Amino acid sequence: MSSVLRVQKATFVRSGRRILKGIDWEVQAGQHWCILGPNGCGKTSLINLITGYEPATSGDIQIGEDQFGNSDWREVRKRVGLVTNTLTTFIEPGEPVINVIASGREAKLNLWQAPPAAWQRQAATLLKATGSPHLRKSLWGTLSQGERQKVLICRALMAQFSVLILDEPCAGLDPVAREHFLQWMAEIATWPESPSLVMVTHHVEEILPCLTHVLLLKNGQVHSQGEKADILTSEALSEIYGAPVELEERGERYALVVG
Ligand SMILES: Nc1ncnc2c1ncn2[C@@H]1O[C@H](COP(=O)(O)OP(=O)(O)OP(=O)(O)O)[C@@H](O)[C@H]1O
Repeated sequence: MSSVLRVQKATFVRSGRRILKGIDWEVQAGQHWCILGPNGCGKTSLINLITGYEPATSGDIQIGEDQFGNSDWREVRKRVGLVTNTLTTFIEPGEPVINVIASGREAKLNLWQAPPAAWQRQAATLLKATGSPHLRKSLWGTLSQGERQKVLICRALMAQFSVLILDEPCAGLDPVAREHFLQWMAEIATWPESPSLVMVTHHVEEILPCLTHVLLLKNGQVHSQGEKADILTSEALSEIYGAPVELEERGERYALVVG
C-alpha cells in the first residue's frame, strides 16, 4: 500500500512549551482514520502541521512523495483538505453556495466573481450528492450549521485532495442532522476516488464503520494507533482521558459510558 501521509518524530514547541513530543503516524491509501484525545492533547496542533499552517519545530511531514521543507509546501498543501468550523467565519454571508463550493478548486474562500461554468457544474453535482440540491440557489449566510458542513465538504471535494481532514465536523449538529451527515461521510468513503478521511472527534458515537484506523493522543504524544478493533478499548480510552470509561459496542458503532 502507498503512503498518503507520513509524520515522523514531529515536535511542536510554542512559548517554551512542548505541545507535540515526537509524533510518528502514517496513513496509507484506502485507510480512513479517527483521531481521539482529551482537550489540549494536541489534535489541532498536529492538524496545523499537516496542513502547513504551522511549521514543525523538528521532524518530518510527508504528503505522498513530497516532504515539507524539500518541496514547495504551497503545492503540497493543495493535496490536504481541511474542513473546520473556523473556516465558516471567513466566508462572506452574501457568497452564493455554488461559488463557495467552486472556490475549493483554487483553495480560495471567496471568489468575488462567477466561477467558470465547468466548476459550477461540478459544484452542483457534488451538492446533489449531499441530497440537498435545492441549496444551489442559496446564499452562504442563510444556511444552517449542518448545511454549512455539507457545503464545506463539497468545497473540499472540488480539489481532489489525497487526504481530507474533518475537524469535529458534527459540532453543532442536532442528532438527526448528525446521523444524516455521518451517513453521507460513509458514502464518500465508498467512492473509488475518495480521499483518505481523517476525522477528529470527541464522540465515539461518530466513529463510523468506514473509519478503519484510530490514533489516540495524550499529552502531545501518541498513546496508541492502528486498526480500530485493536486500538479502541475501554482500557485505552480510560488511560487517555485519565478516568474510568466503558466503551460499549452497538452493532458496528460505539457508545461511551463515563464513570
Ligand atoms: N501557538 C500556541 N502557543 C502556545 N500554546 C499553544 C499554541 N497552540 C496550541 N497551544 C497549546 O497547546 C495545547 C494543545 O492545543 P491543541 O489546540 O492542539 O489541543 P486539542 O487537542 O486540539 O484540544 P481541543 O480538544 O480542546 O480542541 C493546548 O494547551 C494549547 O493551549
